[in-house]
Amino acid sequence: MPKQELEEIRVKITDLDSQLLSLLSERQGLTNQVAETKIKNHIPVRDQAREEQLLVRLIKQGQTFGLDPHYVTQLFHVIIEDSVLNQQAMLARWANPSSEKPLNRVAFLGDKGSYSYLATQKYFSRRPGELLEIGCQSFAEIINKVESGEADYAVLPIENTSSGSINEVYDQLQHTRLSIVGELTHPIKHALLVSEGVDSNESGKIKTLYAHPQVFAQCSHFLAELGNVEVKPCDSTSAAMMIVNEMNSSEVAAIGSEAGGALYGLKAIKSNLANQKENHSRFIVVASDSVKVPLQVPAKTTLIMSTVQKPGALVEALLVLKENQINMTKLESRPITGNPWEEMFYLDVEGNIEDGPMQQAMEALRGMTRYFKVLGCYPVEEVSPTKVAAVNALME
Ligand SMILES: C=C(O[C@@H]1C=C(C(=O)O)C=C[C@H]1O)C(=O)O
Repeated sequence: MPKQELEEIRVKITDLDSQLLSLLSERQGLTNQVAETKIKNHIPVRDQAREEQLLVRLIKQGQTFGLDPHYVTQLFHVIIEDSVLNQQAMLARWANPSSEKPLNRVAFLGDKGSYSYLATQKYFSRRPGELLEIGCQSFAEIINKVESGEADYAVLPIENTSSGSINEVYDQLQHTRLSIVGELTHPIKHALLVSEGVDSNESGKIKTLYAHPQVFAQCSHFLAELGNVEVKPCDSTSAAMMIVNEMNSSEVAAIGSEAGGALYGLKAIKSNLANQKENHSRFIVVASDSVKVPLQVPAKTTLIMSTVQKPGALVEALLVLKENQINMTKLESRPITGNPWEEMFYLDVEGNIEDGPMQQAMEALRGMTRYFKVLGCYPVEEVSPTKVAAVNALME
């Protein structure tokens, strides 16, 4: 009898969940209509004042239903993020009609299950067309696939919140004629993965650990605690997973994502292995042709330059950004191959290359540097959640 009672309530929950999904889909349809009006009337996609009003009203209304303000806020942050990203994707399509193809051939590092694979899936899920995944063994191979026309896009990890910039990718960008057309951040959640048949308590038996070198760097504290385990670097996290799957032994393990490991029949026996709790990687998407970013969408531009050799040359270049009120979100330097002690600077700035201040800044920089190139202008893919100042007051 209690089982039947439970079943009856669950039937009602299932029904409500379906209604929630149908309402969310209806909301998505309306926000897509909003995007069409914004295209026609040149209105920015993001309207944080509207978001704040909406959140305040929902929090208050939620309270009358006995729902916690934080719960309501979190739910609607996810809903709004999806809505903004979908609208941005619609605007991007409208601005770049020729880039829409029935098939997107995408080169990335590793195979099914690698973090690059998961990021690729995420980025293209909002874009029309089928996805053809082309797994590669090195960054050079990935770039080459697009340069040779075998792939339309490449997805490359560029920096990680724990281990910093990925120098090899920066160095590849110095020599390519490809453009950055997009970016995304993806959470990196490292887990200790073993074969399905291995007992979860057998972690003490592990003698060899396989992973990508970047993963070892991000989990150095965990590795130090492990003690006498041999670490073997692999070309990718998926390569590590494949080895552990094939060996099927309690003496080997891989580090990678739980979702990726599941594709190889591996299970996670320990999670959150990264030194930093907030472990995210930023990926860039590159293609042969640059994209146009509509002015209604927040844009980022990546510039690459080498300055003349005189004291203060870099400072002067950065002052150009200040004078034009352009915010720099990243500055990276890499040696120039063949020119010892000379540096190539990579700058990420907030702004659209079609905007007046950006045009002025670029013209000035072109005139004062030895080498200057725009690597790409692309939509910012991060939607920072709108803070509701009144949320605490509403809780009182
Ligand atoms: C849907 C709109 O676009 C964006 C998304 C919102 C939403 O999903 O509710 C609200 C404001 C905008 O940042 C809108 O402007 O109304």
